[in-house]
Amino acid sequence: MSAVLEVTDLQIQFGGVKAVDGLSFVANAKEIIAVIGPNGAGKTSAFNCITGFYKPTGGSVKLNGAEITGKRPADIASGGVSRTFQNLRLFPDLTVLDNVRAGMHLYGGQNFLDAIFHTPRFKRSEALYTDEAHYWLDFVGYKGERGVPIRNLAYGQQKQVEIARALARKAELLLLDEPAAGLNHNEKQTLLELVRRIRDLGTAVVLIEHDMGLVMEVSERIVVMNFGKEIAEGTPAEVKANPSVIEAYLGKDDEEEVPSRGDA
Ligand SMILES: Nc1ncnc2c1ncn2[C@@H]1O[C@H](COP(=O)(O)OP(=O)(O)OP(=O)(O)O)[C@@H](O)[C@H]1O
Repeated sequence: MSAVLEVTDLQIQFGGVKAVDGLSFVANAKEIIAVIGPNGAGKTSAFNCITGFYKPTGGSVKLNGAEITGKRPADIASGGVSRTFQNLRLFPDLTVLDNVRAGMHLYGGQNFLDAIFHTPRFKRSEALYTDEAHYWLDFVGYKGERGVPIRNLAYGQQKQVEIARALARKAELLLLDEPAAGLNHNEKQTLLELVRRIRDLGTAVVLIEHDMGLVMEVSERIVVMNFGKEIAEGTPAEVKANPSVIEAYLGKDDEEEVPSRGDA
């Protein structure tokens, strides 16, 4: 297996808060990793450091062996890292198709003059983008209208479109931030199968997720964070049996549960 993502001793501090305090893990091609932990554990901050939205205060992030620590988000994205967000970040007034196409201009090869003068190269690549957008919408199982504004869609469909857009960037590494949040049981099952099919493309998938049933079923390895620190890493069975993990989850009184199968 080859390491797509290597995170080593990652740290970010906001004032006195060490949001991420020494996180290390590797994500290989064709592997599904989950990052779990109670609210405020530092999971999204870690994603933001990996994708360049935050500049880490320590540690390193490597993509296919090359240092990307602290690079700009656009450079990291064009290097092969895609993500979805906890709160959807789509263009509400653009159509479904255009939202997915918008993800592709990062690797487009068009230049400014092509776009202004609608050169043959521009037209060819626009047609290609449209075909590819349809391909990825089919891939994620999107069944709705494609020429309507995103704001008209149900939430579950919007989440499908966001994943299609992330895939359209030809990601080697896909980071999914709470992909199951707000989905119903059937939609979660569809998501689970989709994540496996994305893995089978050769992509390294790292997901943050609170739905422990889904995490335990889909992940090959799980990294557990609490108060910024990594408290465990292992297979679902290992993590479930780890006393520190059980304590982290039991030591709080919101709706999150001790990891167990079958509560998706
Ligand atoms: N931009 C920021 N400025 C200041 N503090 C921040 C910032 N982003 C995150 N934090 C703090 O860092 C800590 C970790 O937050 P983070 O959102 O990464 O946790 P999380 O594990 O993703 O939580 P959740 O599961 O609720 O999404 C929290 O104490 C949070 O308040």
